[in-house]
Amino acid sequence: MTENASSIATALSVNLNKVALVRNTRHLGIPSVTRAATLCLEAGAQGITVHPRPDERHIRQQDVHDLAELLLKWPRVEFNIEGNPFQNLMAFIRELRPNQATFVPDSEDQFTSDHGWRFPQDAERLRPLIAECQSLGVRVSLFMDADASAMAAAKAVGADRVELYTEPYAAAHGTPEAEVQLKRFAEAAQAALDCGMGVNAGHDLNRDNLTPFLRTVPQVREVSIGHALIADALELGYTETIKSYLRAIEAAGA
Ligand SMILES: CC(=O)[C@@H](O)[C@H](O)COP(=O)(O)O
Ligand SMILES: NCC(=O)COP(=O)(O)O
Repeated sequence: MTENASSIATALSVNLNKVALVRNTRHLGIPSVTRAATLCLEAGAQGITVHPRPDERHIRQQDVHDLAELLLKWPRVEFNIEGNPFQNLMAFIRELRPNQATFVPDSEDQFTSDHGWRFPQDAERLRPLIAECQSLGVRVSLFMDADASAMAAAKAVGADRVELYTEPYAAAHGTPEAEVQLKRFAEAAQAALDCGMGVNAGHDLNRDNLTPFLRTVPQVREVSIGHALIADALELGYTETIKSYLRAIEAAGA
């Protein structure tokens, strides 16, 4: 892993949702999710992320099991399973015990993830499921909007980390608003760190917006990137794409 400006290693976790999305449009089994994972890991990615939504629009139950089996051969690689713990996520966690569970408050028919957890509304129902994951040896990351004032509540329910929902920053990248967003994300990350939690980040990150984000937002331990990275891989191939994202992470530490 490469150190960013905050002298902490930032892991690249590749979200394979969109490989599965293309695969699902024919009954041919290609593009292969496990082959994509293998090529990304061989190129240096440090993690694999999937978001097995209840409607199986992309990642299916079998994909999650196939990846769990594949990653037995990659003991240093982290497996991050995302989802709503009040829908289908906990069954995967109980059976497969991935390195990390990322709790995301999506409804079943949601187009894509677009917001984080709300406190205090969500606190009491989250607390026991966070504790259960941790009792199984699974780290818990809560998908959160970049709101510094919400970080103490995330810590209070037991979260190990927060994943900052980065779409608002990504949408502002390249505009005068970007600096405002970066300040907001840096403050939210620092608030999480001050509470003793780790900081992850994801959603709409790409090769262009990743370096300025990591230069400004302190101690990001993991970026999970899927949509833009897989789009890049359609043009460049998995190997060159992963290397370009690792270079973007390294440039933040320059
Ligand atoms: C939680 C998040 O922001 C993404 O990881 C999510 O997995 C995107 O889901 P789709 O790939 O279904 O848009
Ligand atoms: N948690 C974010 C993720 O896994 C991938 O999000 P995106 O890069 O597909 O937007």
